[in-house]
Amino acid sequence: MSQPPPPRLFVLIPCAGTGSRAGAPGPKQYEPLAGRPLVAHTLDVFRALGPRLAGIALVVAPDDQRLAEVLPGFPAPGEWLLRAGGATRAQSVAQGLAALREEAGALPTDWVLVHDAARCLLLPSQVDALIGACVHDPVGGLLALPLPDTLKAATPDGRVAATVARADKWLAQTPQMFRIGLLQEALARMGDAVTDEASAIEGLGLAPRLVPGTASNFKVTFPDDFALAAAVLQARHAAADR
Ligand SMILES: Nc1ccn([C@@H]2O[C@H](COP(=O)(O)OP(=O)(O)OP(=O)(O)O)[C@@H](O)[C@H]2O)c(=O)n1
Ligand SMILES: C[C@](O)(CO)[C@H](O)COP(=O)(O)O
Repeated sequence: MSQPPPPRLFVLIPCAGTGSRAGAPGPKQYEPLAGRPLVAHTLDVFRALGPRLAGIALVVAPDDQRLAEVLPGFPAPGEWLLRAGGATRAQSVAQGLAALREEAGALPTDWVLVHDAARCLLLPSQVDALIGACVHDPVGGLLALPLPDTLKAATPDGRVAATVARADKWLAQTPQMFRIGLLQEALARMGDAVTDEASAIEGLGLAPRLVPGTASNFKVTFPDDFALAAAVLQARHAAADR
């Protein structure tokens, strides 16, 4: 009797946002950063992991023209451009997963690492840590950062209502790694109410594993974040050249 194939690892990068908080002339993922489009840095991280990954997919808006301009080499073999983006991140991921199954032949038992295009400072070693921690986990998990600062709850008029205990609080990052079939089921059930994959999985009554990340894996969200991200990339390149 033939064995089923071992689960594979796919990467799905939602890249269909408008970047409304970033104040850039166009979608933030295509803005230049340290000489290259932001999303090119994100893609580099996963390309560096080589054949450990079964494939890398970028989810863009159906009418996206910019990706082809800024990333002319994409998709290379083992990569997919999925024109499946939706009105929310959750829709882009759900529709991207359906397209990944259809176009790349991904199976429900395969793993997917969902990673924001806008988190361009992720390191391959952090992806390795996430995979190592989750590949034998019954649920899956995510990179996250234990809260480093004192946490305040606010009143509607902008005053402190309370100081909140922070020992059990983490900031969710990406990648977030789950079995494709489980994540599809979770997103179908939770719809647009969720802002990350882990929340959808939690909606099934499951508890994703928290894998410690670093503050450098921040999401480029606000105007100042471009300069900060560029400085980190330049410092890394300078250290690599030494
Ligand atoms: N409809 C959407 C919304 C977001 N994203 C992607 O999800 C990631 C994280 O989302 P966020 O930082 O919120 O990006 P935007 O939605 O583009 O930003 P904003 O909320 O400021 O408009 C980004 O890589 C973004 O491109 C997506 O694929 N589809
Ligand atoms: C998925 C995420 O990066 C986890 O922190 C984040 O929730 C996505 O950004 P958004 O602003 O919530 O869309």
